[in-house]
Amino acid sequence: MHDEQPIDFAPTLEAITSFLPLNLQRPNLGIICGSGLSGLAEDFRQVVIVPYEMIPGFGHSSVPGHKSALAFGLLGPGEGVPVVAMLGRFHPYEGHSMSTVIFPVRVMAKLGIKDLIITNAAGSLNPNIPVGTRKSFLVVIQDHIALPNLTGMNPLLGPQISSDVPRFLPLSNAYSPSLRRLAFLAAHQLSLDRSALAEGTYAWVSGPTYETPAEGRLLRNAGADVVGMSTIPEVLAAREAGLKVMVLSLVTNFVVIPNEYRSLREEVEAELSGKPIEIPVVQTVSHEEVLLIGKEKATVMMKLVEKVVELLPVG
Ligand SMILES: O=P(O)(O)O[C@@H]1C[C@H](O)[C@@H](CO)O1
Ligand SMILES: Nc1nc2[nH]cnc2c(=O)[nH]1
Repeated sequence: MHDEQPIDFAPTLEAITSFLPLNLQRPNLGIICGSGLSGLAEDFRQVVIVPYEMIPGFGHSSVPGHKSALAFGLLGPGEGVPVVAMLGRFHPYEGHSMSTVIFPVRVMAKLGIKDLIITNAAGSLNPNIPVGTRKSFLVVIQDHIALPNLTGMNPLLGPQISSDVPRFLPLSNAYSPSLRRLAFLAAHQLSLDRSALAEGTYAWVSGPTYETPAEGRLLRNAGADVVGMSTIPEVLAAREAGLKVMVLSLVTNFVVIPNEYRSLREEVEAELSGKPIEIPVVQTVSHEEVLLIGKEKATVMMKLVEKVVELLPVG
């Protein structure tokens, strides 16, 4: 599961830079586009697309809604800030090893990024954080609960990639307060409704199954606001490399968390007594729904990210 050899980044960095003009070779900022969110790179200027298949060490993103390429370009006013975006990520549930999942973040760090904005599609566990079709749909992540990390599947298990990185990475301040502040400032400057942007805790699960109601309750009771199948490996790799991280979740669906199960015994007994009970329709989530909401709301996410870039301190 984890590479034992020291990682040789040189072939990857050489392959990538061979596609790029000089002014795009040292991006300041990385963006990871979650499910249905690759449109975040649409406003890049001087854009150069480098397909993952041309990059040694990169996998292929097999999930619908994830393209498989890096986009380089300039974003923001004036000359613009050089940025690199992952149009599609790798998830462990696709069969990628953890080292493949986090490799692109390590590469972006080697390319010189200082800040990383990670986006994802997530399910809401919190009744106060409604789905994207209503007012509030974006969540600035302030903390996480990573069940895989707590159960022996931490993405950083294995030999240290170099003696420069911490063996024991602290995560008490993993989500940059300065970047999170910028998200709220950006929302204000864009005149977004106050309820459009919430703050919350992301629960990472491996997927590919969505949660059972009992799992939803467990995560909610543990203090999570949203749940998803990505992001945390990238956060760990970014923090290991000393990057500042901001995570934005687009809430695409509710995780169904009934407090009570309907009693099938009562239903059967009512039926037998000739007074059938009305059976409620059980909601289910699908990736198509996730992509649909992503499509509808990607523009707002894009505008917010662009405004944050505009507000980033220079240098
Ligand atoms: O890559 P992200 O986290 O945006 O994608 C979410 C989680 C699963 O990959 C998928 C489930 O619908 O969407
Ligand atoms: N685990 C999980 N991931 C998601 N990604 C988008 N929605 C969901 C969800 O409800 N659960």
